[in-house]
Amino acid sequence: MTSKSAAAAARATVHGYPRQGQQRELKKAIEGYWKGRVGADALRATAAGLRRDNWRQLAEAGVHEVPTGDFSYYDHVLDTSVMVGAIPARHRTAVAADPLDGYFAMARGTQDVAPLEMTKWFDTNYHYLVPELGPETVFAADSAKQVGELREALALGLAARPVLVGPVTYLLLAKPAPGVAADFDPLTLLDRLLPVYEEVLADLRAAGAEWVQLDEPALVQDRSPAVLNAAARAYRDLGAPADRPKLLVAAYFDRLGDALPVLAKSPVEGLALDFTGAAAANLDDLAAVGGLPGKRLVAGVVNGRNVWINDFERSLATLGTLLGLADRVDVSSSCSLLHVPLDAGAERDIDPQIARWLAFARQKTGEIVTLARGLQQGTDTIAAELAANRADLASRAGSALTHDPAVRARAAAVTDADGRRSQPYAERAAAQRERLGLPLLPTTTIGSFPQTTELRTARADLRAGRIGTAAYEERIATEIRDVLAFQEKAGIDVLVHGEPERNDMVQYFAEQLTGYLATQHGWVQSYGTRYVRPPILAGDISRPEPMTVRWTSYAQSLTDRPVKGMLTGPVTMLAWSFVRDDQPLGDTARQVALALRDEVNDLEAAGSSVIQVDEPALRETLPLRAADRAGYLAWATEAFRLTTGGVRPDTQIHTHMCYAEFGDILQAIDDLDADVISLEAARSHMQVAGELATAGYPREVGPGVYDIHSPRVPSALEATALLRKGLDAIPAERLWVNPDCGLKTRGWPEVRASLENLVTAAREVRGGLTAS
Ligand SMILES: Nc1nc2c(c(=O)[nH]1)N[C@@H](CNc1ccc(C(=O)N[C@@H](CCC(=O)N[C@@H](CCC(=O)N[C@@H](CCC(=O)O)C(=O)O)C(=O)O)C(=O)O)cc1)CN2
Ligand code: MET
Ligand SMILES: [Zn+2]
Repeated sequence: MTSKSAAAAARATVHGYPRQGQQRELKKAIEGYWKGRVGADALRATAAGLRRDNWRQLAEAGVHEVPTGDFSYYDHVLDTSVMVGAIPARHRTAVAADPLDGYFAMARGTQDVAPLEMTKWFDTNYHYLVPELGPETVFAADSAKQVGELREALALGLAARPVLVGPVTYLLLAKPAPGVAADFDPLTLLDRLLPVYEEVLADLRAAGAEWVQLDEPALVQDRSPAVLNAAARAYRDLGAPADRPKLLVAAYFDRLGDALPVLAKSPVEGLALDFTGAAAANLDDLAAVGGLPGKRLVAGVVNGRNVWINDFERSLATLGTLLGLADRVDVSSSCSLLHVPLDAGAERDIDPQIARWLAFARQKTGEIVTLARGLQQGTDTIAAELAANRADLASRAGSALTHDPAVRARAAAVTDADGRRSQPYAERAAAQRERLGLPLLPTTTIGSFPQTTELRTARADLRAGRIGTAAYEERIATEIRDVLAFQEKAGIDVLVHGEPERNDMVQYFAEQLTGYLATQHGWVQSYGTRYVRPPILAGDISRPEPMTVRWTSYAQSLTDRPVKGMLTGPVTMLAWSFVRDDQPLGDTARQVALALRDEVNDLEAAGSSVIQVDEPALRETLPLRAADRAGYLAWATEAFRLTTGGVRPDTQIHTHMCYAEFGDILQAIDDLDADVISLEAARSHMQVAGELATAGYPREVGPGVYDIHSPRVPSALEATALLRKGLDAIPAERLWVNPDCGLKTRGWPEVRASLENLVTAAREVRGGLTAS
């Protein structure tokens, strides 16, 4: 350790904390408010109680400076839009009438007004609401939420640091408002936005903030010199006012790269950097720019994206090096702990030995405090923690769970041929046409039908022992019969069983695979009040027995039409789980792919002629830095082909993706070699169909004609118009008719009406084709 004074100052903090509460109290209160069962004051009281509990928990664990303003009723980017007054014109009346209801209207829309668009927060499974900006946007500061939450924490006697989305990231995440030219660049609004940030910062200073954190994760992506110049200007200007809080600029999820010297040279007082995974390159980069003399460095050495215990020795080595590179070094998570569940201690079903390898938000906080203490007072003061950490890491490395010789031998024996269908597409297509006998423009759905309260309650009753397995299975069988009867009556061509038995499209499979851990309480926010329990890829993956054959065969036994087998693909299984950090992702993907390959082959053997392997996460998992993309796409497409490569030529493989920025992965989509792909397209008016056609995509495509993210029922006329647009790009022999995505979050009345209209549209357009 080179600098005693820096070491003496080491403090523990986190960038943000899960918002929902141990029992998802926030979800229940907000959904209750929407249904009119919970009043606004009761909702506010629940929220304030959750914030207070979080801060107390952090302080009791030994965190010296707690974050504030990271709480949200829905999303922190939407909160930022409110903070800077970027309320879309269509929502202004609602916001003026009642700020809380107006806020939820922006998030969810109302009968008459569309919500903001939602998209993924970088490469996470968290979704934010996209700011809508234009040349006419007038910003105005509204610091009430930030100031209010800061005051709450200060009133508890805590040192608190407000956390805001930084101005550059805010603009880079925005899109042109409806009616504004598509080439409008929101970053041109920077000069108008900065004074608003200055005002908020001044308000926070007046309310008692010593430091304010500005999050700029968008700067870890490849950025042009123009963007880097904008960032330099932003932090030069924000640094200018005399009476402002000290500024801590945080960047995470990857290395800062070219943006590091820009921020290092800016007049801000501190940087918070990620030193985990690929972002560990920040360490050398920091040394190369001569460190951060005179600045505070908040070192994100505890990974905020995974659930594994920290390697204390490695972190202490990193921290030791950093001490020589900055004026003061504090210890933190790499990013907000929003992306991990709250407390591993709440899990009762995980083997106690394995539970020792796990750290959720609460445990990570403890690790940060321990590391800060070791840094500040010397490693001998944490000798017991270090010894326990070493033992737990050794137990993980040497465990039979993480090293299954049979799985490893099989993965090592994979050949190129395993990932190739036995015939080229053209020959397969002919064989499939012959076997399936489908009409032109065949209709289908993406898999799930409504996950009703009754279904979820039945599952909760089963878990709690209120009903037995037989009663639960009868409930599922009844649902499958109803779903099939509806589809037959509606005239759909390729049917699905509706996925009623699945709690989630990833967790359901994880629960049945060896080496995968499921959690009982490990909820993580996906968007708004929707949460997932990402399972944990803990060990080598194998499939003890078939996972879907029973319900799929049951469904097929009820009808003469083809029932699509329905699986979640290997890339999505990884993307929506917590992954191993002790082997390359591609190795884990291959193990999952081999387990799924057996399932695909078993479905085929049981009579499935159509099998869908969903890969909605293929695009979102694309690495943030372009240089890392080819490597990712190579293992990702290999895993998909390994999953699907073992079937007969006349078995039709479908895949599905729900997000719309396919531009960068068109080649990868082609490389999957799936026979049919369904895509989200309704809101973008079939734009993807055109992109695929232009790229020369040779196989069958189902661009969605029904936007399932809205309760609106599309009319047959609307669906017909979209289909005709699809036909402009894709020839009729290769065009399918389907919704954008699964129907699990929708209600039955809308689903019935919408699918009936979809079939009407397909028949209408088919009629026109055969007549001409
Ligand atoms: N993993 C994953 N990521 C994804 C998606 C996805 O489907 N899965 N889709 C995209 C959009 N994200 C979504 C994420 C969550 C939900 C969602 O509906 N989540 C549910 C929970 C789903 C679930 O796990 N359900 C379980 C447990 C349900 C539950 O909470 N049960 C209650 C009791 C029953 C009740 O009152 O509902 C309890 O146990 O206390 C089940 O069905 O068994 C929720 O927040 O409410 C939808 C879309 C992108 N990322
Ligand atoms: C998020 S993609 C969803 C695909 C899945 N088969 C479903 O319909 O729910
Ligand atoms: Zn989807």
